[in-house]
Amino acid sequence: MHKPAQPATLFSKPFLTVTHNVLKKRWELMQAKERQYEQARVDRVSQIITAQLAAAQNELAQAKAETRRLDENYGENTKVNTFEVDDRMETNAAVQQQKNMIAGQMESERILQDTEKRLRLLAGSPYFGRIDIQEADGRDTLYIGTATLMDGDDHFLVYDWRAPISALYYNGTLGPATYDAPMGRQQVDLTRKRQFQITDGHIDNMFDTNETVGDSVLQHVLGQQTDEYMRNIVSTIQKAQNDIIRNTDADLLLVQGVAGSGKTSAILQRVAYLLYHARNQLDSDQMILFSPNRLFSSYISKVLPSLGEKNMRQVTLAEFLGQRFEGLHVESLFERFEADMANLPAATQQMRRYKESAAFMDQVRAYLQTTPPQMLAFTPIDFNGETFFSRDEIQRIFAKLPAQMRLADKFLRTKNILITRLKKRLRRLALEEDIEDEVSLLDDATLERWTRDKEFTDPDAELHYLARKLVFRRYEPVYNAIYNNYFIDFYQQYAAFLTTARPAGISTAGWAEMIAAFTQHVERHTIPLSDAAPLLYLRDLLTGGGQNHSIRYLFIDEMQDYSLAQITYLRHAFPKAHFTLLGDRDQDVFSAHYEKEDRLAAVRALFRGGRISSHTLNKSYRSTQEITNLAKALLPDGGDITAFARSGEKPTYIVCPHTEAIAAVSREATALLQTNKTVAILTKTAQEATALYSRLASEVPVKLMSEHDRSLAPGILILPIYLAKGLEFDAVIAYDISAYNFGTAGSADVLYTICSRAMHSLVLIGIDRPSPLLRALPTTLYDYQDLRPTHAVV
Ligand SMILES: Nc1ncnc2c1ncn2[C@@H]1O[C@H](COP(=O)(O)OP(=O)(O)OP(=O)(O)O)[C@@H](O)[C@H]1O
Repeated sequence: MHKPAQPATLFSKPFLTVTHNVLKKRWELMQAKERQYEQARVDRVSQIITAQLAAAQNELAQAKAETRRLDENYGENTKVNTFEVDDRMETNAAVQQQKNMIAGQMESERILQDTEKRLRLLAGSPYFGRIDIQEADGRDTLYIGTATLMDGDDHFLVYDWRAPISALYYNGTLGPATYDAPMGRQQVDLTRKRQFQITDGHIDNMFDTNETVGDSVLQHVLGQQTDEYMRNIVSTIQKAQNDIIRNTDADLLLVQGVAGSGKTSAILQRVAYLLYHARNQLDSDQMILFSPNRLFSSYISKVLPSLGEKNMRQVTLAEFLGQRFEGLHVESLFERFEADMANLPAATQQMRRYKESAAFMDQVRAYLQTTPPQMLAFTPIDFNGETFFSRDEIQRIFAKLPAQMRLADKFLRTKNILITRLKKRLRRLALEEDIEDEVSLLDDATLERWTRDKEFTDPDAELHYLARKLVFRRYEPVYNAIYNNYFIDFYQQYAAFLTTARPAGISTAGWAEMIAAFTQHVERHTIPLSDAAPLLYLRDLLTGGGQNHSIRYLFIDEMQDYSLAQITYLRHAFPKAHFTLLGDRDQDVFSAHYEKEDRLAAVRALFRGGRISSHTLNKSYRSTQEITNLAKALLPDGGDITAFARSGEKPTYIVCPHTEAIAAVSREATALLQTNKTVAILTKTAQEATALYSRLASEVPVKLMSEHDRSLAPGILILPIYLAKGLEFDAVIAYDISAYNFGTAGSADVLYTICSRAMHSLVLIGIDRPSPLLRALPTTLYDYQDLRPTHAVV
């Protein structure tokens, strides 16, 4: 039946459409006005920045000229006649005054340089956020950027992102919110949160949001192509990351974060945050980052400078251990991994797990507490073929010291006694006639050098002085040997300790074989990695040395690559440091094939009694949804990982016969390079990377990266996955993802880590037989291309 036309009522469709259109128009108009207002403010602030920058540059130029003038003047003043005593005193005072002036001048120059640096950071993009708050005493609008900016009347035009009140931008959702200010916790009503993307003084985008940072801004940021350097994330820090960045009181800050969840980013912004908050007590030299490889150090090197801060010290574990074992080569994780891939017997795995445990370090400590003096591996100090201090003599000195004295104190006292005895003997030697004869044979140049600045009352005094000098010079190696603790053989001591430490379940023969192998390694000047930490610990506990008290914050990225023994040692070596440890148990490239223990609980146990703050980051930002979904499906516990909603192409899995593998890689790499700046071909081992490179180099321009490389470059790179730890690339080709290489669950971590390096595109290439790890996944997760002749398909 035909329905009669209805008049437009309040809820009928035509009326709603009209109302909607009117409202939409009004809203757009309001938006345009708001944007105009904000752009006008950006213009105003930009003008102020330009003016302040010009003033700062001007003042800096003047300050530099003044420093130069003072410098020249200083040179003039020091030329004043210093012959007469009165003149000399006057000159000293004048020089001191000049020195103070120069120091003051340099300080003003440094402050101006900082100002200039800060203004440059703000120029072009002065802020990225705005918050409106209602406080008890009124409303306020604040703009948040990379650094502070004030106008001539000391009004804040931009708040530094690290200022206490800026936490509202990252933490608070609209409504009642709090932030911690120096005068205590403040309560406010957050009425607006606005985000900006400003380039060259122009607002490209602005949004009002209730979230920490709206997804559309993140979409834009994450969709960009990468370059050789990581960027700062201050404008888009997420709430969970913010908690890590702003924690100032934990002794141990522990983060388990999935691949691409922003762990490294969190470390770097955290460093900037800590430096800002303890500006007068903390320097970047008091912070150290243990990074996974040298490429990574270069990759992150621009983040802190982009936030106006200096880089902290960075070291890889291999470099750190190498420095502590001067002259000996400590096996690196990379070398060990390559060797493991060839052969890793079950007994070796078991011994390694044991030697890398915290309990083993406790055993080292217990051993030293109970070892009697006669069991200490003192060695004689020989010089020119004769024994200067015998083992017995050293041992007697040690044994006579009070039993209740700390071991390290006894060691130090022994050392001091040896030095005193050495000096006594040398003074006696200097009185012997032969030495006096030798003095008379010294050439004029030596005499002049040794007696310069010296005055003697008579020739005998001079002769005596020269004789002592001669003897002390000659026996300097003995002094150095004592000073460097060469009167004890730590390696022998450690081997002796090992004989006492055989665990249940390891045969006597197997354990003895391991000790013999250790001794052989030392003879060849190498230290097996699993012995490095306990050996250093033993040495330090014995000598009381090896501790660095100046480091206040220590960061470890990729914590899953550190054994508990190593973390125990680092705790000992940096006793004043707060630790921030970040890792991903699923990126355990090096030991997943034999070690399944979850380290987090064990690490927490190491810091028992301290303030521990644990965090989990489950959202992955690096890769497209499609890549993250494939990567997480490889893990048994990958269900916790959420992909940030950014879409791209599905990963492709190509399986080809070995005769076509190189052609396939070359074709894919060339195609990917059309749309991506960096294309990384990732292999499981360095051996594979080298072999692939030698066959591919004639086909496409490609660079093979090694552990000695220090920087990345755009283009096609080949590297083993362990050198790509912590890095990311626009596109990744995972090479030789085949049954024999990725056939067991033990290699899932490696494959997960490879896949999660890709930001926008991922291609996996299998040879001859596909990897069961991939074939077990739902086929919706990737596009499959089987290029094998049908009869060869297995
Ligand atoms: N809040 C954020 N805003 C913008 N980009 C972010 C944010 N968090 C992370 N990213 C980006 O995601 C990528 C991964 O970050 P990052 O390298 O810090 O993660 P990770 O957890 O250390 O990764 P992995 O363990 O896999 O090496 C980087 O490109 C980083 O810039």
